[in-house]
Amino acid sequence: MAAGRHGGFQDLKSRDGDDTISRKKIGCLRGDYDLITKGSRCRGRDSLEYRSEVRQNDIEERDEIAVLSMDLEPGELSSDVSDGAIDSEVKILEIGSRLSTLQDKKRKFSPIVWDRGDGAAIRTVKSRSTSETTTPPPPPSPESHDQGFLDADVKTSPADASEINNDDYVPERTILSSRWANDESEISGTEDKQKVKWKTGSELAALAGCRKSASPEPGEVVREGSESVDMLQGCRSVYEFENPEKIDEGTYGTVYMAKDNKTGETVALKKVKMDAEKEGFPVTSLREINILLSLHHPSIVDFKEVVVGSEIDNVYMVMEYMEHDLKAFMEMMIRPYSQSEVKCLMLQLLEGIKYLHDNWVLHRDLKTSNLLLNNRGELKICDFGLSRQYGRPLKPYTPLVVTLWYRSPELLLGAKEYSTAIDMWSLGCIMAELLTKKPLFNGDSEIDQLRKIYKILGTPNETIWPGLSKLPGVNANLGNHKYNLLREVFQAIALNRLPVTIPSDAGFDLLNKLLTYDPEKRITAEAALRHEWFREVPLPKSKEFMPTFPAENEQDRRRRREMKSRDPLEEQRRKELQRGKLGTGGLFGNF
Ligand SMILES: Nc1ncnc2c1ncn2[C@@H]1O[C@H](COP(=O)(O)OP(=O)(O)OP(=O)(O)O)[C@@H](O)[C@H]1O
Repeated sequence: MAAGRHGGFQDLKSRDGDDTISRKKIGCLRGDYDLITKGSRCRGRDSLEYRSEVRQNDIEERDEIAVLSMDLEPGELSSDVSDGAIDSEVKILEIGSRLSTLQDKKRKFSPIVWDRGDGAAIRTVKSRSTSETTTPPPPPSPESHDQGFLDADVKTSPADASEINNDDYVPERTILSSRWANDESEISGTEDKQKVKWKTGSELAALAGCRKSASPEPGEVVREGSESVDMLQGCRSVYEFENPEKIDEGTYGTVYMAKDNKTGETVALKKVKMDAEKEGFPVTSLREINILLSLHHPSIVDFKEVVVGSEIDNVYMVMEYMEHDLKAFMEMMIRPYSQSEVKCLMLQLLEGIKYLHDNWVLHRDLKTSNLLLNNRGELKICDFGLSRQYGRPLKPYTPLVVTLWYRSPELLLGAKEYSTAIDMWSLGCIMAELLTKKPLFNGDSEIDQLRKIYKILGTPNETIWPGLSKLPGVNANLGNHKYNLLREVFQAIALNRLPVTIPSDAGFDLLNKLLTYDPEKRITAEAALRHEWFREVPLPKSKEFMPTFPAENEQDRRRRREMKSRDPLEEQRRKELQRGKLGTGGLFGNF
């Protein structure tokens, strides 16, 4: 092993959390990147520019304070509108085919392993390729459980799984066989053996001290036992990765970029943050690994493997490297995204969320810093630390999920039975932020958050949201706002001469459907993907024309990290996680 390489990770290990870790630049990589994308060396942050500006100087059109309905934007897909006649259906199909490569290779079944609780039906399908996607399984309805959730042709055990999808069958990457699978399937419930359940693994369930109760939530840990040592055996060493450079430090771990010696590929390494007070492997990380192992979609960050350092508690998740997160990217932009760019990003995001929801996974922490971007215009969802599988009927989970600004009203009001609609609300907040470059509801406490929502969307009542009056936090007097002022928010920004992209009527319609109070009526990812906004001009921009920036250098990253530590949103989040216990604190606990 090269001394320098080893030295780099020794530094990383001994001074974790310290900005002064070994920072051998990966100058050659970045240099190559600059040459490829910009035709010259990076000229630093102050001279950052859009690649699309270079490519399409003459047709650039980004001022959308007033959006002309027939305007086309640079890079918009199929911009052949000379006769004004646009075959939207064809165009949207084209877009779809670019977003996912369904057409290239269709997998018949979800990669997630389910069984019916009786061990009879097991399905294992997987592929590592991010260029493949899956056709998700039909949601398990009670009726379908009775007849067996899986179609007859997929009722197969691992032994005969090779009979289906021979090409794709790689059993070691399934939840069933994963060393990282845990035994916390809230879905399974012993009361209904027929119910579809997230396949429970065995190794971690056997760990000493692993809580057997239904729902370990963020902050809980799986205690170390001899099995946890076994579980790490066979993992590659982190020293096989060269030139570690710190990217960011989140709540659950520090993220580095490094070069995989074996493949030459630049990857991201997320070091699992062990809880100093409670010994053991954090459930959040376990859940993230378990879920990421099972998911394969172009809009979800590709998880590669787990590697270990020299000590038992140095565990790293290896993922594909993405140049930016959306939050940092938008901070570098002078103007908000244009409508066609927002459509391109929202389509990718919705595809990813549809895939998650179809596979019974709630993300529970969608926000701009958890959406990664690469310089090919691709968006990928990351950070599955708070995500979890869900089932029907719904079970109570903690409402202390989702970062405050992106948290839905039902969660803010203390609902413990919630579903995919919480992610859709976050998507509404994200869509508005893409158009304005500002968070839509930037509350500094749960009450303030609700107050801000009510002020802009109007105060909800039992008529528009049946069941509202039963929520624990509903008695708070937050004023009686009669009107939806979403459009006015955009107009006010424009009146203040600040850059803003005002969407068309269809765009506002989608926004309002994502920000619908009643979770039952809130639009689903599937319906949102069919929304007319994506079919009208300006059409979604194609990924290759999306704006790009060179990856930030270390200095810029450090500056951003320093700013980040003062971010009230992060502070709020940390406080909540410290409180961390189910049902304590929160708005509904404070009344
Ligand atoms: N695969 C990746 N490639 C590049 N950067 C990444 C990658 N994964 C994460 N990051 C960066 O690290 C940051 C933190 O990662 P992540 O959100 O997974 O960690 P976390 O500890 O769960 O954070 P949070 O405090 O947001 O919950 C991201 O916002 C992003 O900037």
